[in-house]
Amino acid sequence: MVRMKYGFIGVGNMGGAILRGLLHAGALNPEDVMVAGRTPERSAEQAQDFGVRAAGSRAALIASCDVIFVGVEPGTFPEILPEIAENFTQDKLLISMAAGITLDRIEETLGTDAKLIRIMPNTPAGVGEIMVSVSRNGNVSDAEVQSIVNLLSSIGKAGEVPEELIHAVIGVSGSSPAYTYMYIQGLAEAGEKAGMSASDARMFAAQAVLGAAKLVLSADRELEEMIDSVCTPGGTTCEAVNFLREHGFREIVRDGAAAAIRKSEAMSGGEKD
Ligand SMILES: NC(=O)C1=CN([C@@H]2O[C@H](COP(=O)(O)OP(=O)(O)OC[C@H]3O[C@@H](n4cnc5c(N)ncnc54)[C@H](OP(=O)(O)O)[C@@H]3O)[C@@H](O)[C@H]2O)C=CC1
Ligand SMILES: O=C(O)[C@@H]1CCC=N1
Repeated sequence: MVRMKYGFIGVGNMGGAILRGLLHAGALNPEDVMVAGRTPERSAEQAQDFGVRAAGSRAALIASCDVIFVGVEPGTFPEILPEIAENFTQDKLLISMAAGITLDRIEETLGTDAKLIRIMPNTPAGVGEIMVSVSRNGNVSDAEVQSIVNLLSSIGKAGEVPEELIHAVIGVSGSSPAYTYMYIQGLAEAGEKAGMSASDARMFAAQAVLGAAKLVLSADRELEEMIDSVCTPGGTTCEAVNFLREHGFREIVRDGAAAAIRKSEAMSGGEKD
């Protein structure tokens, strides 16, 4: 069987996390992976950082690879699409992770016969804990989409969703590591104020978030019931929970995520802004 070649254009915070995760998981062989940066010098640096091959140019990467991940900024992607189109053929698969760039928009340049997938990943990809959605256009077969879901499942959880749900995915998992860090910041600050070292406060807070998330994933229980399970009658937790409820903690998180969702819709040319 011929081994697939994988190309990465844009290995910054997101594309780099996916590449690092896939290499670390052994899901990709470094010899089968090429990167192309903004300049040949940047390609060489990035290739050295990841221990993969450098492409001479983005055009050379497209010509050599079967599956091409694009992880450049949403503002840059339309600028490089014409260059991608020059060497893109119907047997290749392009995977975009850009917020706000629709499959229709990519088809306008690559053609309606191009095989296209949009993913909405998150940066825990780098430590094997991605949550990523996968959406395809009409040219990608069930087997092809499944092979990408399987590949990404090697670094966490992946599932296919219709493209219109990408906005929701951004609010819930694509952007949410940032708001989770804010929550950890708050916990760590409380710990420091009560006498913990900064490093201990950070570790205790982060491990508590990790453990709680694992329990949510492993137990099919209502979240309200899980909240109650920590609130010992007459104990400490209900003081915090009552305070957070009175101050609209849950609603503020929901409305923050909704702001990301609205921005994603607006970037995609949706009606809401
Ligand atoms: N960050 C996140 O959590 C998430 C991001 N995304 C999406 O991922 C994409 C990248 O975002 P993010 O990683 O945050 O951004 P970064 O700025 O961290 O990374 C962008 C990368 O693209 C490279 N790049 C820019 N222009 C070119 C070019 N012309 N040719 C080749 N490489 C180029 C940059 O290279 P250089 O280092 O030389 O500047 C950099 O490595 C965006 O489309 C975003 O919507 C999706 C989900 C989550
Ligand atoms: O901020 C952004 O637009 C990207 C998409 C989701 C997370 N980061």
